[in-house]
Amino acid sequence: MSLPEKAFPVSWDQFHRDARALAWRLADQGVEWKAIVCITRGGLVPAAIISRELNIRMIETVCVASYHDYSSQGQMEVIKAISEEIRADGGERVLIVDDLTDTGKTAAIVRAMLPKAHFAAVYAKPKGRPQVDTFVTEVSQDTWIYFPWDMGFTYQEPIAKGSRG
Ligand SMILES: O=P(O)(O)OC[C@H]1O[C@H](OP(=O)(O)OP(=O)(O)O)[C@H](O)[C@@H]1O
Ligand code: HPA
Ligand SMILES: [Mg+2]
Repeated sequence: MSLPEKAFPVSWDQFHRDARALAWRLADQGVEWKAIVCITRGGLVPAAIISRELNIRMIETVCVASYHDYSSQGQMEVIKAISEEIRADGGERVLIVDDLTDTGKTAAIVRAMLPKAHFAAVYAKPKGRPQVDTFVTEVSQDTWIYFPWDMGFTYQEPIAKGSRG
């Protein structure tokens, strides 16, 4: 397993600010979104923030499990699909929300379920960018984003001692 070269750790504060910035960008589009489809599990957190900011009360999930380490993504399994009600018109005025898009594979699978929906992610890497309609921050492909819900406080080696990131 090869580790990505750079680390991009995100605090709760920063994630909240970035998810709010995403909500502003979506608000500026002047669409009256009728539902959010959030991609579990990472999409649950920005979906909560966006639903609050844009007053979107209808929240659906699509549950996708992918099995990947830092360098590769394995098989993907759809554990729970999107309801017929939301899929009915191809996802017109539906917002798909995820925390990030990396290779774009997760986004491509969900977009295929809702071809007319708008795809929003807080962060995007270059390979996944073509799958995303609106995002806030792009990080390089060789960067790993560390989300606050995956983190705890630990000692950090000084950079000069050889830790990278
Ligand atoms: O663009 P991709 O290469 O498909 O990667 C992006 C996906 O990977 C992560 O989810 P993950 O599958 O790790 O599951 P989780 O959200 O349950 O943590 C992230 O939350 C995105 O959904
Ligand atoms: O950079 C990442 N960070 C966390 N989860 C991920 N899943 C795919 N890429 C990433
Ligand atoms: Mg995910």
